[in-house]
Amino acid sequence: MLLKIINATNTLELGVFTGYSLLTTALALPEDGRITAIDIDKEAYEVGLEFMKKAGVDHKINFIYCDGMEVLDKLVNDKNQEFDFIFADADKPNYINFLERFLKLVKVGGIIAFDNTLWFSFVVEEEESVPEFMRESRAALIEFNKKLALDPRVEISQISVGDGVTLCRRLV
Ligand SMILES: C[S@@+](CC[C@H](N)C(=O)[O-])C[C@H]1O[C@@H](n2cnc3c(N)ncnc32)[C@H](O)[C@@H]1O
Repeated sequence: MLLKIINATNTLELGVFTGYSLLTTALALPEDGRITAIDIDKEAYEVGLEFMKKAGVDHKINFIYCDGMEVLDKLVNDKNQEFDFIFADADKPNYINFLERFLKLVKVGGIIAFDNTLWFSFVVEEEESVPEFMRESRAALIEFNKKLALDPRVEISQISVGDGVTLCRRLV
């Protein structure tokens, strides 16, 4: 719905896995819409690709099998891409680095959505009560959320469904 409201046609997704969010995005875009989809896991993408084909939306997807930062740096250097919408659902400690690239790639007025920003609500709990394997991402997300809240380049809205999605609208 959000993508339709903003008339998105060119989007980027970082963190695809088997493509649940990718399929949702592809279904929301118009026939000539494009998604640049990046993941380091090609096997998982290929599992989901069958469903993209069944849904008749695979022609909208340009899958790039590569590390996100590497692709983002190339896209920034190319200077010929401008996205209406970016969805980030990859490694949380890198969100802070992704943000800087995304702000060069999304158009002014465009939306960046960061998934899992409440990290199963662990961002508001004491570290001791958090499973060890989730602590690094918890700490990174706490820092990231603080940074975003103070960033004058974006207007943010915290969607508190699931384990949190932060919407950022690029202002400048
Ligand atoms: C939570 S899953 C994505 C789920 C997906 N958005 C969905 O709706 O099902 C995270 C994905 O990010 C990918 N990933 C993690 N770090 C990455 C990186 N640095 N560059 C590209 N992909 C990365 C993983 O391979 C994994 O498939």
